[in-house]
Amino acid sequence: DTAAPHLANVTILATGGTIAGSGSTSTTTIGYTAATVGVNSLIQAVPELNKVAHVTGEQVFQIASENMNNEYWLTLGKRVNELLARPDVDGIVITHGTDTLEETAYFLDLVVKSHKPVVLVGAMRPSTALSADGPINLYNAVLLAASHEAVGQGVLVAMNDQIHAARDVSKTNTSTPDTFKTTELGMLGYIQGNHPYFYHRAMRKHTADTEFDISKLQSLPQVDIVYGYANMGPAALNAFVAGGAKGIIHAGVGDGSLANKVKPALVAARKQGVLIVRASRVGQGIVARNGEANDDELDFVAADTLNPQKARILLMLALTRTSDSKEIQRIFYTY
Ligand SMILES: NC(=O)CC[C@H](N)C(=O)O
Repeated sequence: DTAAPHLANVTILATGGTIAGSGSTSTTTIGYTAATVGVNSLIQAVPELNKVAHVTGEQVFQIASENMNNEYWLTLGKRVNELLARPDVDGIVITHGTDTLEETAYFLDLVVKSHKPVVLVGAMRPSTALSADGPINLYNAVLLAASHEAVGQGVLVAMNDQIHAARDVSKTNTSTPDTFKTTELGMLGYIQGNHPYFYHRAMRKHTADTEFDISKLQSLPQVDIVYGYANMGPAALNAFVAGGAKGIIHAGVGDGSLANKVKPALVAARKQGVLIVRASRVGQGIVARNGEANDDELDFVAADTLNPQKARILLMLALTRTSDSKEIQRIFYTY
């Protein structure tokens, strides 16, 4: 470790993904194996990290992020909180597969109890590829996690020289390196010339202001997503309810409309105690309370601008605190 003593202490928590992936040739950018390279190799591949922080690595797990689940989230969230409570940890970087990176980022945004920077980073090209994006993304992420500019900004995603807020970013392309976008609400800033630049700030509550506490949780309530489409029927919804769902995210068409063939099953599920959140499959825009459906009458909740996969996370955490739909609606307008 050749870093100067005044540098920030950043812990890199590695979880797998393409950033830790390897392919058979330098032009292999699909059909490679994710989650093969360990955290120490990731760090050694970027000696420039030592110029911006004292870096420590920890392999929390090693998975392709399509296998992310609630248990991994609880493990990761608890570890982040433990580390950030220590005076000798100034910031955390989490290397992660890109498929569910936005979900893990939002989960942590809701459960991390600290102002210290937490930055998620991944790559779209495996470590063995020509112009692999992992090393520069990791460098930028560590730079950001070590910066005073990132303090109090909530959980951040650093990809492709851009800084995004966990709540609003999503993966928008299956394969290109510029896949992470905050399409309409806007990213927070850039990383350029070894410096983070912020232009916006996340407005909803997050991190140190959170009301959620996972420190004693071993599991999260089951919440599933039903996808809206023409000719939709109640079969998937009914199967999730029969399978034990405590909440359902209805990823409806448009601004959260409910099809005549599905609505009675949603009403029946609600009567059984299942929480129903109306979200949208569209990807941008508001699903408003009492807009396309009378939520007051149906006792449903509107997802506001959260996409279905993030609405699922907020509903799981909300259900750890209350089963009152009005209180859950307040939560959906707060985070
Ligand atoms: N670019 C990626 O990281 C995708 C690899 C893998 N599917 C994952 O999400 O972990």
